[in-house]
This record gives sequence, C-alpha cells and structure tokens, in this order.
Amino acid sequence: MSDQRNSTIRTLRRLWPYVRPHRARMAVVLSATMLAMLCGLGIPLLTQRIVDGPIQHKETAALPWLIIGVLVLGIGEAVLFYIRRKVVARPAAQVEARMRLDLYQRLQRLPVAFHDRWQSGQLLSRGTNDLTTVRRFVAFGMIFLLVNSLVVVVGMGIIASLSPALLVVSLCGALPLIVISYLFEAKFKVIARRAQDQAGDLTTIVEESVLGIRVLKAFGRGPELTNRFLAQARELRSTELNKISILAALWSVLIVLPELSIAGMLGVGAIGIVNGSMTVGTLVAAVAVSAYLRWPIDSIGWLLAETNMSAAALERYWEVIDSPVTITSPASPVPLPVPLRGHVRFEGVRFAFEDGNEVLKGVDLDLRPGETVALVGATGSGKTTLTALVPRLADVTGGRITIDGVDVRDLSLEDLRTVVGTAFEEPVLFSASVTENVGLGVPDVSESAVREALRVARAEEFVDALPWGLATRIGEQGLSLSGGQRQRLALARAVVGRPAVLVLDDPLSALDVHTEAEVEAALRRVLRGVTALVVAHRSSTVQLADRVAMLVDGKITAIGSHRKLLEDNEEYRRLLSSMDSEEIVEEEVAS
Ligand SMILES: Nc1ncnc2c1ncn2[C@@H]1O[C@H](COP(=O)(O)OP(=O)(O)OP(=O)(O)O)[C@@H](O)[C@H]1O
Repeated sequence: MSDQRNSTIRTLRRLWPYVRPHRARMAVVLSATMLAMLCGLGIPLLTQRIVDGPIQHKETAALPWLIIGVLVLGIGEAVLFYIRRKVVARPAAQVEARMRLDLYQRLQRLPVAFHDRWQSGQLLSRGTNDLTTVRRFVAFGMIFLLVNSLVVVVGMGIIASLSPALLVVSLCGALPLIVISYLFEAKFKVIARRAQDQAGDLTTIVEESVLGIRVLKAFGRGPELTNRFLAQARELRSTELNKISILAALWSVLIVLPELSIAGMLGVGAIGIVNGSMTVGTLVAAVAVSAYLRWPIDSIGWLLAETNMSAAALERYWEVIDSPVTITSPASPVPLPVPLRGHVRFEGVRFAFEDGNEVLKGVDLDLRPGETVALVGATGSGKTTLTALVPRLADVTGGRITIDGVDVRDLSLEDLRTVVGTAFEEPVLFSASVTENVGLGVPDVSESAVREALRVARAEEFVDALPWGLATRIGEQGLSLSGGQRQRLALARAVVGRPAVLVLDDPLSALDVHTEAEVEAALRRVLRGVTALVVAHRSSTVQLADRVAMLVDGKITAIGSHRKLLEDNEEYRRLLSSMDSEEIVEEEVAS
C-alpha cells in the first residue's frame, strides 16, 4: 500500500512543471484560502470572550468591539474566499490547456504503430475527462487538501490551548478517521482508475458508431451496437456505484465520528464547568471550533478521493506522454542530394510488427528515376506496409530504403516528407477549405501551387464549380464530395509540394466505373515525371505502371512489364484474375 501511495505522490509531483509558471498566483490562492479559514477559526475565540466577558459579568462596554471583531473576521473570510476563486481560475485553466496541447502534440508525433495499438476513445477521454479531473484538482483539491489539513492542525491546537481534556476527546474522534482515510485511499484509487478506463472504452464505442453510422444503418447493425453500448455503460455504472458505495461508507464514518466527539466534549465540558475547572466560554469556543472543523475533516476523505482520481487521470495521461516517439529526425541529418533524381531502392527490407508478425522478409526493389512501379500481391501480403516505410510512417526492422543513395532514416523528417508525396486508399479529408486540405503538407502554400496541383489531379473543374471554389469547406463538417472527387483531392495533396517520389496506395480501388475513369486520367498525369510506387488492387492501376513488382511471402518474386508478366508468370495471372474478373485477364492474354 505504501508503494501505491508513493506512486500516487510521484504521479502528482510530475504536475509541478505545469503548475510552476503559475506559482505566484497559486501562492496567493493558498495564502488567501489559509487566511480565510483562519478568520473562520478566530470567530469561536471571540465568542469565548463574549461569553466569559460581557455575558458572564453583565458588562457590555467591550461588547461592540467584540461584535465588530466577529464581523470583520466574517467579512474577511468571505472576501478571501472570493479572491481565491477569482485568482485560481486562470492558472487552473492554463494548466489544463497546456497539458492538452502537449498531449495533442505528442499524439501527432507518436508513430502509426502507437495509434494502431490504442483505441481512439481512450485517447479522447484522456484529453477530455481526465484533464478536467486534473483541472479540478489544481483549482480545488490540491489547495483544500493542504489548507484543510493545516486548519485541522491549527484547530486542534486552539482546542488544546482552551482545554487539553477537550483535545483528548477531539482526538479520539479524529484518529480513527485518519486510519480509515488511509485504508480507503488505496481501495479507492484502484476503482477510480477502473472507472476512467471504462469511460474511455465507452467513448470508443460512441466514436466508432458515429464514424461508422452509414455502415451500421446499411447493415441494420444499430441495435447490436446499442447493446454493446448498453453493456459497456452498465459496467461503467456498476463501477461508479461501487465507487459511490465506498465513498458513502467513508462519509458515514466521517459524519458520525465528529458528532460523537462533540457529544463527548459537551459531556466532559459540562463536568468541568460544574466542578469549576472550565468556563462556559471555553466550552462554547471549543465546541464552536470543533463544529468549524467539521467541513475540513469531512472533506479530507472526499479530497483524498479527488486526489486519487487525479492521480489515476494523470497516470493515464503520462502513459501517452511517456510513450516513445520512435520515428524522429537524426541528430545530424544528411542534406538532400542536389539535384534530386528520385532513385528509390529497397535493399533487403524487412519489417515485423510489434507482435512479431514479420510481413516483409527481404524486399529488394529498384525504382529508377521517373518510373512507375505497381506493387501487386495477395491481400494481406504487406503492400501497404511496404509503401508506409518510404515516408517513414514506420521504420524498417531490417535492410534499408534509400533515395538517391541516402538512407531515408538519415534525412530529416521534413526533407523526407517534402521529397515523398503520399496518398492513401481511403482519402481522408479534414473539416477545412479545399486549399487547406490540398496544401496540408506544405506550409504557406500559394494559391497558384494549389491550383496547379488541382489541375494535375484533374480536380480544378469540379472545385471551381463548388459554391465558394477553393474556399469551400469540405470534410466531415462541410460539403460531401463523391469518392472520385475525394480521391482526386488526395492526389492533388500528394503532388502539391512537387515531390520527386510518390507512394500511392491504390487510388483506383473502391471506385465505381465512372469515377474510376476520372481518377485514372488524373493519376496518369500525376505519375508523369516522378518516381512512383503504386499499390495496385486492380488491373487498371497496373496498366498505368512501367513495371509491375509482385510481392509474395514477404519478398519480390517477379518484376517486369505487365504484358511480360502476363505471358510468363502463372502466379501473376492467377493474382490478376483474383483482382478482376477472369474474362478480362483472358481477353488480355489472348490479345
Ligand atoms: N498493427 C499490426 N500488427 C500486426 N499485424 C498487422 C498490423 N497491421 C497489419 N498487420 C498484418 O500485416 C499484414 C500486411 O498488411 P498490409 O495492410 O500491408 O497488406 P496489404 O497487402 O496492403 O493488404 P490489402 O491488399 O488487403 O490492402 C496483414 O496480414 C495484416 O493482418
């Protein structure tokens, strides 16, 4: 359990660099809160003076000053709490915003392998729920845990100065409370973490069902997903209820113990007054201090719960922040060769996923400058994986890929991604204008460059016909475009920086005959003059290539022109026939 507590403290301590820039404000917050609580604690002492002075001696001369004193302390407490609230808002919001920015930036830098492994809902819930929990802790939990603990100590000190006997009674209530809180903390942390993870899973289900709404509707799978959602929500609910029942048990102890100690104080105090060892004012003051300490004491359990929830939230946050960014620029990158020819070589390239699944087992392939090579292979043979290695979306686990003789890992990532343009099978558009979508990889891209890329990708005409032309907002929150239009924009995005090398994951697959023809024409122009590796899922893509390379069992087993391979290679013919209908292949062989 002490290990767990140490880990909580370690996790919370890592928050300091975020809080540090706001330390002056946080010091003001802490002092204002402490002073406010001390004002509150001062009032029972003045009450004692009033009871033992003016009331006991029926002498009212000092009464107005004492009343003014109570008023000043009361108003002081209110003003200081107001200051606390006002001052704390900004640093807490800034800590949250800074942490969210760091998380976002980390997510951008983390390799694709990380994103393959993590559910996006888990990442979303870290950036939302968890950081809100942390903000609450910075603004409230952290301050009050410190201040309330101090106030309890000061309050106990006051009771001790009033009457040591009453302190003993008070401590009889407080000590079991500390033990119970200690035991509670460990148990609560585990359950708080479980609740946060389950909330992440629930977010994933919601996100997936929103993104896949068309598929779900088309296949009538809505009810099934609703059931999955319900099951996950039930799990979360039962964890939350469990959390509440632990808290409820703690609270009942927290409420009962101070009541018992006040009852004890009244008993001991009454005996003291009767035998003359205590004044009425002392008892009134001690009971008033005890009553004042009710909230600080009651809140400690709840604040510990908040602290544990924040520690669990932070742990989840650090899990992402601490994930290693494996794909980075080298310390001293090799400058790009000038002039760049775009000669790409795969030399004994191997690639294994983290689970040990080796997909590429020594790929040798030479792409001469300016030529287009189509990559074919059975589904799941590793074509997409191979193309992802060129712009370093993942790194080879053996061998190397060179561009004009330079290992891609020796180039800076910026240079590499300027040299290599990419387009994926699924053209992802962002909720932004056409210009922003096309110019994604080129900072401060000019309108003429975007237009040129659109022209090459044969997209200019339909973009001009959009309601606001280049400024039209497309993507999820904008105008929907057809599959062919999206693909052409993705091609324009790939060529806008005039890359010397293109890697394309079949832009023709998943298109209907009409749109395929449009994109094929676009592709023909895009491929002109660049070195390109194009994954081909159908023979129409293959026919755009100068040569075709066949990937079988993690190696290139044949390379040559489409026609030659069709004539000579039985396996190639079989592969193509599985891509398209057999007649087309037979027709081609016959012609
Ligand atoms: N993150 C991963 N971890 C482990 N194996 C993976 C991972 N991603 C993909 N694979 C496996 O690697 C193999 C190659 O996948 P890849 O997508 O490169 O094939 P492909 O040839 O492009 O397939 P397709 O033609 O269907 O698009 C597949 O068997 C796939 O199941």
